[in-house]
Amino acid sequence: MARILTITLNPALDLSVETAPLALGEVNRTGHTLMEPAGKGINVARVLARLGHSVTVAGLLGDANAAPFERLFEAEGLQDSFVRVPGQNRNNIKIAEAGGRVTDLNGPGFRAPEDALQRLQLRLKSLLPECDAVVIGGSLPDGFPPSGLAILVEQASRADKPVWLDTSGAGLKAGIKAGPYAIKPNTDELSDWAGTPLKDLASVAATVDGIRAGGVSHVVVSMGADGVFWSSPAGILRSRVPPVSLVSTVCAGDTLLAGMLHGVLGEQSEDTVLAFATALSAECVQHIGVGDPGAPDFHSLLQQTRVQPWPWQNNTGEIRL
Ligand SMILES: Nc1ncnc2c1ncn2[C@@H]1O[C@H](COP(=O)(O)OP(=O)(O)O)[C@@H](O)[C@H]1O
Ligand SMILES: O=P(O)(O)OC[C@H]1O[C@](O)(COP(=O)(O)O)[C@@H](O)[C@@H]1O
Repeated sequence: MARILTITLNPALDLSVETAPLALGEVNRTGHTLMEPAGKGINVARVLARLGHSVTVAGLLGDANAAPFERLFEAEGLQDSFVRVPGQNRNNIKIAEAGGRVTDLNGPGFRAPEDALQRLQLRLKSLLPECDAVVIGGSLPDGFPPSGLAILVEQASRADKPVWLDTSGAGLKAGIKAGPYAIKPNTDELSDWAGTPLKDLASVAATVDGIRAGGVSHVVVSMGADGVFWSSPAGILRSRVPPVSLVSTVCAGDTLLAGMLHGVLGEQSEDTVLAFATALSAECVQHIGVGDPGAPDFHSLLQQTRVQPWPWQNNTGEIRL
């Protein structure tokens, strides 16, 4: 069991809605709906706790609607070390239509106060000695500059803690420059970072090479139904997901990151790490919410998950990209 600190700078209440294909501009009747406290670091924390780790959640939490978050932390055994700030945590709406299309409506949330970074740095000073790894996940609230994120990455790295970063846009640009240990962009986020659409694995690989040359040890690219591309000091692996009945892809990236961190900290073989994390993320898309390692079909999903070195050479010597 490891001690992990996750940081969420812009938490959200996710309202997930399952519905038949939407008729825009009409009255639609929904199926199952669920409102849950979320945000990338919090979701990762939930999965890691279910995997048996001791997890502290930190970041910025709006004080006007903190109660549902506090109840979740209590229920899931997460140590609450969030810095309280004035204002409301945002509401994010996730519409999962039958057929698998998911539409995210992510709100802006509170405005970070001017002393937010300073208060976080102080909080990290006491939390960092007590953890084995740090996850920083999600977007930045208004008023919190990308340079502030870079400062947090540097603070944790200076304390010799591996930082796993999952963010997007300007935050990802600044964060990568600060030299985290690992990043987990999806293909769109990586394309945005590269400034060009990455349409095949060869261009993903070339972009990832550039990032790793800049000092990031692990780059995990999540590619939706196309699986995962993982470049690390041990080489490059690519996984393929098992067949699943798709409900919602929300939280799949967070579940994947948690699974990867679990395996890497456990010093399992690279194949085992990637198969486990991929299968757990595939489990996640079968329902609303984070992936469940205790799901009855998890073992079967794991058995059907494929991991290969990339590029892959078949027994006739033919190279497949
Ligand atoms: N349609 C799908 N079928 C099976 N697995 C999926 C599907 N979509 C996503 N996954 C799994 O979840 C992982 C993360 O999903 P992805 O959409 O790439 O990330 P993010 O949620 O960060 O955008 C994928 O790499 C894959 O392993
Ligand atoms: O901070 P961002 O980038 O707006 O993302 C927040 C959203 O991402 C989620 O953490 C889900 O992320 P993933 O689908 O990438 O796993 C939601 O719970 C949350 O609403």
